[in-house]
Amino acid sequence: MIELGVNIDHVATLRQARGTKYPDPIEAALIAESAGADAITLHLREDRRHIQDRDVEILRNRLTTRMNLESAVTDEMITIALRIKPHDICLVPERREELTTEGGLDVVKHFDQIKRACEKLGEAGIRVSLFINADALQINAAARAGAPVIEIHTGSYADAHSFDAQEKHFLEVQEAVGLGRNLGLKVNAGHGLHYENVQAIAAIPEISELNIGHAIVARAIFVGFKLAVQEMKQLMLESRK
Ligand SMILES: CC(=O)[C@@H](O)[C@H](O)COP(=O)(O)O
Ligand SMILES: NCC(=O)COP(=O)(O)O
Repeated sequence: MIELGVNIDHVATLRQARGTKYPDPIEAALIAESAGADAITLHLREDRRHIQDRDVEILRNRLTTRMNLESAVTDEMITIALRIKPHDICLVPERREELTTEGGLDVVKHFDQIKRACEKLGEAGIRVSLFINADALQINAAARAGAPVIEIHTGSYADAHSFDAQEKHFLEVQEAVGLGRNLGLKVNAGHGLHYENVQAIAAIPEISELNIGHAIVARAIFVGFKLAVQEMKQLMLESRK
């Protein structure tokens, strides 16, 4: 069965916009779990623009599903992850000035650094995922680096402005998923997925998990967080029937 990791970053984005205590990403995570989320994803960015260290600390003890911590491949973040010990860590690229995570990790270029991080985190019992583009070179490098999981960046598919472009990016994702599975990896996907574009991706049978945040938080404004999560999960499950 396909799983849903609910990303709560943008609940924290709203809180940080005013420096208030609300809305609380912890509360959002607990509601998401009660609505059927299979994991909670959160990205502790180096610039702390949304999720804060305290959120990660508190959530680690309160989640009843899995914590999927997204982090850059830096000494600071690896140290935090080794202390927090999330179930899963998803290593992502980060640029301070970016609006959002604009591409996948370049595992080929930073191979030694990423392999070392995979070893360290793996030895601590944390399952490592690499957030990469739908690119055969990157997928092969991820497997060689020793990551048991990859997450295919679906941003190009989600942002496509024409049907043809979307179809092209869909086929790239589909091929990437097949390659990852043939290499024995668990394959997840995410970024930019929303209620209108999720089903084609969710229907790819070898995908284990989708991580979705921005669209769910946006939908929650109109229908509430619980229903927003339930609707997304329902669409995903329907696509596998
Ligand atoms: C890696 C990833 O895709 C998520 O972290 C998501 O992008 C969260 O939103 P921001 O990129 O705005 O931090
Ligand atoms: N790794 C992708 C993720 O966690 C959610 O991305 P988005 O749905 O907020 O674009």
